[in-house]
Amino acid sequence: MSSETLVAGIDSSTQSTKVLLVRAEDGVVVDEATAPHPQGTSVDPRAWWEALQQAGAGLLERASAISVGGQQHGMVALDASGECVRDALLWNDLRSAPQAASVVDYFGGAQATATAIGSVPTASMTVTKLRWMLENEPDNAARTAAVLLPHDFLTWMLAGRGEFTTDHGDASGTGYYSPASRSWLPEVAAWAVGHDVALPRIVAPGAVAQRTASGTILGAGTGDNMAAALGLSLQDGDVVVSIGTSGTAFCMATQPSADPSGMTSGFADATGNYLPLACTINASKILDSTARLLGADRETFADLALAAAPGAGGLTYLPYLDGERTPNRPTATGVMHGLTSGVQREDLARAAVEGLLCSLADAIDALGVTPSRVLMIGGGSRNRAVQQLAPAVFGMPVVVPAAGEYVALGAARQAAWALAGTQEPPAWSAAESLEFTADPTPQVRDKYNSLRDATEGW
Ligand SMILES: Nc1ncnc2c1ncn2[C@@H]1O[C@H](COP(=O)(O)OP(=O)(O)O)[C@@H](O)[C@H]1O
Ligand SMILES: O=C(CO)[C@@H](O)[C@H](O)COP(=O)(O)O
Repeated sequence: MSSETLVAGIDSSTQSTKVLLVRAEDGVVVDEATAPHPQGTSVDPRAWWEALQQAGAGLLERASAISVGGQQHGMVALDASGECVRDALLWNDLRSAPQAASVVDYFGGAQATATAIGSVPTASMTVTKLRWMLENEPDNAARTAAVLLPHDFLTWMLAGRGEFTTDHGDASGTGYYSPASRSWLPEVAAWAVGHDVALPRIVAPGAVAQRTASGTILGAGTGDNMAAALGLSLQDGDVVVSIGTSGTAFCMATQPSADPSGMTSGFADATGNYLPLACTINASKILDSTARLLGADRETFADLALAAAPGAGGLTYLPYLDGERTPNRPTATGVMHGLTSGVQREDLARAAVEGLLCSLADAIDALGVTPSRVLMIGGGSRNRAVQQLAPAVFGMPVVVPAAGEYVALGAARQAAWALAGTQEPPAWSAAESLEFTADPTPQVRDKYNSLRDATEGW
């Protein structure tokens, strides 16, 4: 492979499309672009294709191979002619919470569900959305001939509406895939949507999925968290915390998991291993919305949070703003406790950062592993207050890799892998990183945990 060989990695996430053009040999980024997505939890998939064309213009043509990492779980329902039956319902659309309970009944309880599909579904998973459509929009369900995930849809479009393909990682977030047997459960998809539907062919890790009209190789693509794991060259003992639209904590595992509590999802990864993951619905929006209330820009908000003492003047913020998934409280709203006349705006900023970090500490704990390293990525990890307070709340040092698009980088690494045709992904050097340490503040988590437990069932 010559040093000029370039590959492209795409992150089609909730808020935007990011495209990286990367040297296949060593993973050095040579060019990048981004384009925004529409807001909301129900989105026309063609908007993602338009954003990809906009961000990819001038980049994708220079790539010898392309892979797409995408937001997980979104329901892309196509009719027999390949047109979208309705807008895609995204991972953070919680209208299908009642149908999540029906899925557990279908399998005969939480343990049986986790054993069958690796997870006890919340409203995020695709299967619950299909069932919601059957119960609420039967005509759309009847017209649905194929169901794709967001990244499958984009791979299919890049292939000139070619074959439907996916990978094990993203398939494992549908609720009609078995991580233990590494295969679809088509009867579950049929139960959910009311009839048999076409599901994409699952491409082996690192294999070529399809080609574009001009012959460019398309890798299988994967879910955004699986792509981030590839982009970070995740090692045994690493726990990744991502603060984007979603908050996630995940680690690598060699065996599938099946957590009957529903706190973690037993996903597959993009390399043939597994990726147990806990995901929160409310992450960077906790910072953005509090900064907006304070009339502060991001830098000022970080200064305010860092100027307050641990414990935020007695203010504890449970940040389940728009419903929550970990823990499963789909109708929850945020709760502020300990408000006195002495609370300052600095305390409010601090409480928001501590609340975000406590919810992520719960996600780390749910994995049930003792991390040897915590790596923090995603847009929210660029906030100085988050960087400095995370080791205090997590009670351990936190490594922040140099600012970068690790989902898109992981997708690029998968593309380079498909291009090379090797057994293993190419070995790219790890990014430069900064380590943050701080005195632990367990009292902050204690107060948060009390508020979380006291508000269960609200
Ligand atoms: N310096 C920063 N400080 C705080 N938040 C930031 C900063 N830069 C970006 N963000 C936040 O990151 C979020 C986007 O993160 P990203 O990981 O790209 O999300 P997604 O992949 O879900 O689209 C935005 O909501 C924005 O608020
Ligand atoms: O639902 C999950 C993971 O199970 C989310 O992590 C989505 O995959 C969306 O990711 P971002 O857009 O926040 O990166």
